[in-house]
Amino acid sequence: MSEALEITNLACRRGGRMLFEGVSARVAPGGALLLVGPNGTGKSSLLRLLAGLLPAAAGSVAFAGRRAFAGHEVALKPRQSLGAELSHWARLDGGLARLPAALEAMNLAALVDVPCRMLSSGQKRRAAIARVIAAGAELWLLDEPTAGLDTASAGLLARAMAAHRAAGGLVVAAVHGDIGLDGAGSLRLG
Ligand SMILES: Nc1ncnc2c1ncn2[C@@H]1O[C@H](COP(=O)(O)OP(=O)(O)OP(=O)(O)O)[C@@H](O)[C@H]1O
Repeated sequence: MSEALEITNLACRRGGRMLFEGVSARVAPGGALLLVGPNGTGKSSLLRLLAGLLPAAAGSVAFAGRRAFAGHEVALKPRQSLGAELSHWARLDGGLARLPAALEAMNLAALVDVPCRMLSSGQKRRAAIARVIAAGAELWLLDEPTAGLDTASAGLLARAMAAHRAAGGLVVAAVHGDIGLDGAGSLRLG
């Protein structure tokens, strides 16, 4: 069972500008939080802060479990096959045993021998989600995870997030529309 995520009075400064201040939220185990707001208001920055990739200007983030982050950029070496790349990341993340199920969940099993440079943008996005699934972290931090996904793939993501939450996992996602996270809270920036 996971612990809750507690965000308290968080502030973020980037490029000398205060993006947001006084942001507080709580996400219980099995819960989800949508970060919404216009472009440039700091949704991606807040995700990076929750992932520990950016320092907070003020406030705190408390979460006892592990975190997995999928940002806009998908780190896949162009010449490597998809299977080799995802195995590399899964090994680093301690999730090699979970990788076959993660590939199935995002319908990637048939693409494992394809060099990453030949993957479409939607296939790369699915690969980034498969990496998150395989990592086995309690908290998923997803930046516009349906960007570039077709309807069927968005459905696979929704199913994966539902299964993760049913097992006590948490999801925080920056979004510009519905991504199929039933009962999620929302935090508006800007
Ligand atoms: N590395 C950086 N250095 C300085 N400023 C940055 C950096 N990255 C982003 N910013 C600025 O921080 C602000 C918030 O960006 P961020 O990507 O967090 O917004 P967002 O709400 O996710 O936007 P979008 O909806 O367009 O994805 C923007 O003004 C952006 O230019």
